[in-house]
Amino acid sequence: MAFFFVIILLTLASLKFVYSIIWVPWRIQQFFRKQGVKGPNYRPFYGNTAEMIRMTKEAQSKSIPFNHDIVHRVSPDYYQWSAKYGQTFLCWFGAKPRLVLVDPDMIKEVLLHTTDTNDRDDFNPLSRPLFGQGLPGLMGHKWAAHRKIITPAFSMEKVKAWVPGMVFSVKKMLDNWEEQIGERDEFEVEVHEEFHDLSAEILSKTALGSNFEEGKRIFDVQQQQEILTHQAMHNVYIPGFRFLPNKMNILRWRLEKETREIMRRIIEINRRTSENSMNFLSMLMSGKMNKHGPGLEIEEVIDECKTFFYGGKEATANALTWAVLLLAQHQEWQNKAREEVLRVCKGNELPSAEKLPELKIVDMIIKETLRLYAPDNSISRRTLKNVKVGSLNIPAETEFYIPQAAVHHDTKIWGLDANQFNPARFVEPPKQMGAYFPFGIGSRICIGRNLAMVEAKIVLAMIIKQFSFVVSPSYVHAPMMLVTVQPQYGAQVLVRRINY
Ligand code: HEM
Repeated sequence: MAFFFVIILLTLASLKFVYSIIWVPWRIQQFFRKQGVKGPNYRPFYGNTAEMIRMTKEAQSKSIPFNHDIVHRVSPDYYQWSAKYGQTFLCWFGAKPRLVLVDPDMIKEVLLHTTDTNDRDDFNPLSRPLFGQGLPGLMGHKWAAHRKIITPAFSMEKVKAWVPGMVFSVKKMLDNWEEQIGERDEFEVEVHEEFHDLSAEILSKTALGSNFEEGKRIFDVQQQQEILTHQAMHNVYIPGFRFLPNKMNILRWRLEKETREIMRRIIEINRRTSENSMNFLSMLMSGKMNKHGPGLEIEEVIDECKTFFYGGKEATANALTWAVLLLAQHQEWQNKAREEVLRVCKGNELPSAEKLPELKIVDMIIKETLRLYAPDNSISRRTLKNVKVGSLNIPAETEFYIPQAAVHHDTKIWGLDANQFNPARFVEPPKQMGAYFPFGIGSRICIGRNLAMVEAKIVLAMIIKQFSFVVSPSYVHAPMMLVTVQPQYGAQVLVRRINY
């Protein structure tokens, strides 16, 4: 009798497996094909992940000439499949259908309906330690409640109050460059690493009101978590896998425990020392800006801080890295920007919150950098119900995958010079909403965008005023997607002091 029962159970489990791993994906594939959407064939269980990993490895195996035609390197799967199947196509991440969209109108439609017909896709549980359960990983009511509480902390008014602290940190970095250059004419700076340290210091100050040393260990730990997260994001997650005590998971648990302990200590110090402070942590803890109910629990504050540490540092530091490389390559724009900075900040004057709106050329340079090298590279959503986007019917539980790099480099949108660095295209704001979105669009738009733009302007303005720079002969162009778009072999520039 028991044997018979086991046989029935096994048969039912096999049928369920065949149904969800073979029948449902096959039906969905047919459904899209009938609507004219093609793509690589679904392969049971892993979908097309093996091909994606192979293409990424291949792309990253060789450097490229220093131009900005980078889609084939940072989004190799999009590059190869769109050439074969058309710009809108369907591929498979495990048994999950992934509809790739690059049409600006469709993108706008999807992103403006976030939280209504679609939402962010669930993170692979193995990547949660990096993003925590902060805003990017939250959904529904919980996300809305957190977003409401946190949004005022990033208002332009609050960010402006952090400007003197930012200026102080940049000055410290530049004094160090001065010291290193000594009597020499020029010296080589690896700006990628410099800007990661600088952004980390700025975030430590603005977020925690603490000095860099206190927060430094968190950034070191997050750097290790970034590599583990990248591996996790490119592989299909097997349910329950995160509980297996294998080498990687043990490392994940240890790093997670360490981050939370450091954060708890920092929160405790902050609570004792800066009760009335304007720093981000104090604002979250006191619930000062929260008129909508109780503030966040301590574990929730830790999760949000982890997100800000990682998201805030990573994207801004990478954007600054590409901006400096682009200006090192394009001396005419470096000179134009310098003329502007000298006009706005005369003599020894340092940038202030009031002066920032006058830095229009610097602003255009940052926007063009974020077009060519959008740090996030892609935005994902998951349909919550059956929806229609453009002329396509899309079933619930489909992933929308929006490759920013592909849209930002599309010659149909930006013209034949789409791969050229030309900040002048941002004299006027872009007219087409779904064509330019380095910070996203709609309700999930980047909460830290004011901070990022202000920080980037201050850093660039201060560097340009004090130093001129060219690309170092040791620089190798190899933009790579590792959670964000970054230079695979660092970003070396030769820096010269300007004597006025
Ligand atoms: C140049 C710098 C930055 C870029 C390009 C950038 C880009 C983005 C993008 C594309 C999104 C996703 C939007 C979506 O899914 O639709 C996002 C979300 C987010 N960003 Fe940023 N970001 C930057 C800097 C920052 C900074 C400085 C912080 C905080 C200190 C931050 C915190 C966040 C958070 C918390 C979210 C999630 C928002 C939510 O889901 O409600 N980012 N960012």
